[in-house]
Amino acid sequence: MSQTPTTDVPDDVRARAAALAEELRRHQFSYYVRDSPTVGDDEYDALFRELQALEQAHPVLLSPESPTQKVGGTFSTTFDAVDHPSRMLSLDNVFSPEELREWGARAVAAAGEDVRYLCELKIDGLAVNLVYVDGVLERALTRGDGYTGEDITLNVRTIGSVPARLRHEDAPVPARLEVRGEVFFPVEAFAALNAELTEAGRSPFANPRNAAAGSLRQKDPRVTARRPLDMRVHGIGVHDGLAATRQSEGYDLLRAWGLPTADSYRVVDTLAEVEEYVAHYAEHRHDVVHEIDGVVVKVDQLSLQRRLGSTSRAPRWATAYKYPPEEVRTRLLDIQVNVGRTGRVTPFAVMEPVLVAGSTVGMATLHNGDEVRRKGVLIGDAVWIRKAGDVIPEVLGPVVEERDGSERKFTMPTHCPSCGTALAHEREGDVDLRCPNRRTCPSQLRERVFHVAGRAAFDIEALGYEAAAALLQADGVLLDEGDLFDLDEERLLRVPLFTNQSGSLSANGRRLLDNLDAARGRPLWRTLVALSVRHVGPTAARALATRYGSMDALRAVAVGRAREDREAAVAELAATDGVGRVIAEALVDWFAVDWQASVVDRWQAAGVRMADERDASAPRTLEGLSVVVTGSLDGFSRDEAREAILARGGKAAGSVSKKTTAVVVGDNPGSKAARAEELGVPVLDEDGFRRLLEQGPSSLPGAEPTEVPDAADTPDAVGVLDGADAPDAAPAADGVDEGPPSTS
Ligand SMILES: NC(=O)c1ccc[n+]([C@@H]2O[C@H](COP(=O)([O-])OP(=O)(O)OC[C@H]3O[C@@H](n4cnc5c(N)ncnc54)[C@H](O)[C@@H]3O)[C@@H](O)[C@H]2O)c1
Ligand SMILES: [Zn+2]
Repeated sequence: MSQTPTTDVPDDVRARAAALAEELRRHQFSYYVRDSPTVGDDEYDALFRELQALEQAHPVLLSPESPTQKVGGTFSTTFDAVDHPSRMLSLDNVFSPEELREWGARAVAAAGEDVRYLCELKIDGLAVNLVYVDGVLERALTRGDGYTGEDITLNVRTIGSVPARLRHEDAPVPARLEVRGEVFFPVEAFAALNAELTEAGRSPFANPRNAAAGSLRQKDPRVTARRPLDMRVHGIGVHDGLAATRQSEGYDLLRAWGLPTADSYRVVDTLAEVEEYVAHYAEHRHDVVHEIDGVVVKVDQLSLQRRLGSTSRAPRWATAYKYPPEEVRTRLLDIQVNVGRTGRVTPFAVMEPVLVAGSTVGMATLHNGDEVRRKGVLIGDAVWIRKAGDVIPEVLGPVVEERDGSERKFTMPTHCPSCGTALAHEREGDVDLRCPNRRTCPSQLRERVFHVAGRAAFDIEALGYEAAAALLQADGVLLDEGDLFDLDEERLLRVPLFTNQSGSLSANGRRLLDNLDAARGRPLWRTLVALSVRHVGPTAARALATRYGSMDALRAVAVGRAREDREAAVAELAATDGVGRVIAEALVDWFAVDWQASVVDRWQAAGVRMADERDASAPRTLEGLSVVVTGSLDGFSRDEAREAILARGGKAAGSVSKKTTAVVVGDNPGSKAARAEELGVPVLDEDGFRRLLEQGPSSLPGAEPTEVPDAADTPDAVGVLDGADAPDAAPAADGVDEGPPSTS
């Protein structure tokens, strides 16, 4: 039999297509039925697109049974299978502005008139169909294969935001109404649920979507009732009579009937505005109560939707702009431990490097031995990791089903891997193990020296991790951080890292000496941060510097006063705004150790400034007020702007809230300017800032005497400026050392 050219598909291509289809079906089963995917969405999407490409190149491969042609779900036998009154579809995806524009061009061409775009958040949850008869919730179904879903009515009835009965006061309710939406698991509650599951020896959910699906598809609705599920509706199926010509009008009706609609949608006229919406939520992805995995763009006019129609899998009048997934799967190659700058011993995961949320991740902290046990991970496991935005990557847990017996358990070491000292808990009941050899443990020393140079401390650029190690290794150059400001050319010449081949000081060596010079004049709070007192990070250090003004004044309390009456000294320090008892005790304890206190003396002797110049003449125009500075100003550095606010009795806050007095916006402001506008907080330019400093709140636009915010409500507001102090904002909080070894 002769073949026509179109059916002439090479065997290997045919085999690949069949294998892809098979694999996609397997993943769909894990994902939709077991609520426990075994690959990340990026891998799934890549396989899907590969199959689509093969089918496009060889149309003869296309069959209605292909996963590319069907709504990708099915139903289990746990629930009754019930047909949907009308089909539930999936969505096609775009991954870039170019693909979005291609989709838009097709829609416009087919529509033949101006398209208005409805942009909404793509909720990463579980699609559910609600059927109301005479305004009463009759049935709730999962999407299933789009024709038939699982009857989860009893489970959905436990969701507080889903009305059992529709309101008809504001708009007449159709006798029959099918409403589509997304059930989700609030992000805030997700970590707690996973902790509970791993505690019980079960695999955690890879993401809130799976948590929502797993919680909703429970045989026993009482389990569902205990989970904090919520819903947003975003579509209408069959209905008899709807007074709407636009999808967005439909949402107004749904809201009037008491159904939970989203308020984050926008209707816009151009694709450029769609792109803005996409970009905005890419940045604010984590400011929403639920996970989003993209933006859904719909043609708003219902008449155009009908004209555009659907394929067997998805409507042509809508598309999903997908964001990169934040959970990926990788392999846990090893668990190692790091000894941090305060002696804390931290296990960390060494993983096969993977790309997640825009960066390659190969290491992640596991915090402590208990945490490793709680997560239930074994060395050699396939693991889910998650990196949400700028947040530090986290190991979620193992894929238990994939173990083959070769995995090994991790045990915490009993002795310091760096100096051999027996590890101990500092206090009974502590979870953390520490190396008590603070003074000479090489690992602690290296981390401390590196920390002294950190951006939140002295900010010594030429002193990276490698340099810290080299200085400590060279004979008699640097015994500990107390010698740092005694470094001179003669000493540096003994460190190979800082010399040229000719034996003279390298450019880097000179840079280090210059940096050290500049560091001698830094404000007091930076010196305090540099000391590596436990829990004392930028926030507490700024508060202490503001209150005491000099190291001598602080020591008079933490040492002098403490010698007579420790409790009184602790109480006094703890009364500092932003400093609590824990920090106060840490300070007193720290100064009580002679070699630690001598670090201060040695720095002072080497010319490090130990007091802030106070401008006593500045009028206290900002007493009790909170000001946020964002973006860069011409006449003030970040520190100067902060000092100017503090000197007038105000607070330089890091985030905008309703209690913020004003937001000063310079060049390249971040999201804070927008946030201020949302909250109606006055926004000032640099001139406005100068007026505020001089005249206080009476200079604000349209100012009535401003309400003085309650200081107790803004404990973190002291002196954290926009972006300048990343360590302050990082989840590893003040003075906490942990995680994989630092790198320069
Ligand atoms: N990791 C895996 O093994 C695996 C397996 C199967 C599917 N998946 C993931 O699921 C995707 C395919 O699933 P899908 O077919 O459900 O498509 P989809 O999740 O990409 O999009 C369709 C769904 O989006 C939902 N949705 C959320 N917000 C919406 C809104 N505002 N308006 C309209 N719809 C909204 C709807 O419920 C709809 O069913 C894949 O791209 C992949 O990311 C992963
Ligand atoms: Zn040690």
